[in-house]
Amino acid sequence: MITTTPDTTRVAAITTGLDRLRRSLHTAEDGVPRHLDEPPWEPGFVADLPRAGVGSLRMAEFDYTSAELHGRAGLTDDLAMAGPVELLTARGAQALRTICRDLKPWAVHNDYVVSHRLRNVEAVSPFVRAMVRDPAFLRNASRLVGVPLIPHPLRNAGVQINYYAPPADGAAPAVAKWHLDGMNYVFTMTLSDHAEHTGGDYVYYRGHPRDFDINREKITAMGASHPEVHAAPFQHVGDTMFTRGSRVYHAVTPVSRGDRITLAVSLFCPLLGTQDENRFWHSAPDDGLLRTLGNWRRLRRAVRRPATYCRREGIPVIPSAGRSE
Ligand SMILES: O=C(O)CCC(=O)C(=O)O
Ligand SMILES: [Fe+2]
Repeated sequence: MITTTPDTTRVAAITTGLDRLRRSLHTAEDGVPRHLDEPPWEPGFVADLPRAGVGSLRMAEFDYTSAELHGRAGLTDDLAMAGPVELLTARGAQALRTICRDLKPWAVHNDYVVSHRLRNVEAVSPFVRAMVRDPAFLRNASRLVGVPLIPHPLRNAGVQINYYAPPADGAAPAVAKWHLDGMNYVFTMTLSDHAEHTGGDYVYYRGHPRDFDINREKITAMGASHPEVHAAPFQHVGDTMFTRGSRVYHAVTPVSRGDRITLAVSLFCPLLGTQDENRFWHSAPDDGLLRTLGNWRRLRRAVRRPATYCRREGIPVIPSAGRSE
């Protein structure tokens, strides 16, 4: 029997199958003004990565076997989660928070995965575009994971702002439903102090997605009281968690007080491009069929010719990655 909990951490899981096709039959709007007033990016906003002491979980702790891991000979790629860590200085994180707050009026409501969010942030924020191309920012992200990482060719899903607030009267609360991302390398930067909101926890299932799928009903019903569901330790503005989003089921619980904003930055490993787990039908419900077709072509091209992609996009030479431990 499934026991439900009286707490407020219950979140549904995303739908699949034909529902994705139905949700894809729209044209996404593109209404953000191109030149909002924002402070310029400064290279000095990149924080120093700690040499040691960053919490981490390996894929084996999520019951993955070595045969299932990403990577290739000479390039181990088995980090499941890490953090919290600061990728930006306090000044950098405050500047980013202001920018993301100012962009809120252009966020779109969609109950597919994340209820309220703005996609393709690189297209509307020169600050964010410069941040994800900053050589030191990319070097730190790469060192944390242990593989070289660059901006993701799927621009719509690459950098997104997620907004969580208590529901307006009668509306469903803003959440992230239980899901796997299309992206392998996701850095979730919180732009709110935890004390500013109640609820809004990033929760994840510490186990294999196969087991999540078998026990989906029980896990979604129990929420945070399920023994394998844990909350990521976000506390302060700027705290960042790495998650192998495509392999770790996660969700965000409803906010009942205050508000929470996160910036989700997904990166791409040009050496392991063929292992990218994005699927056409994962992003079509958010972006519409037409836009997804174009995005998809660009992703396939970048997988085939990563050096050409970097040159064309002005992405700095791939930083070398030695894992920091
Ligand atoms: O906002 C968060 O904390 C996580 C959102 C998320 O899972 C996503 O953007 O895919
Ligand atoms: Fe996600």
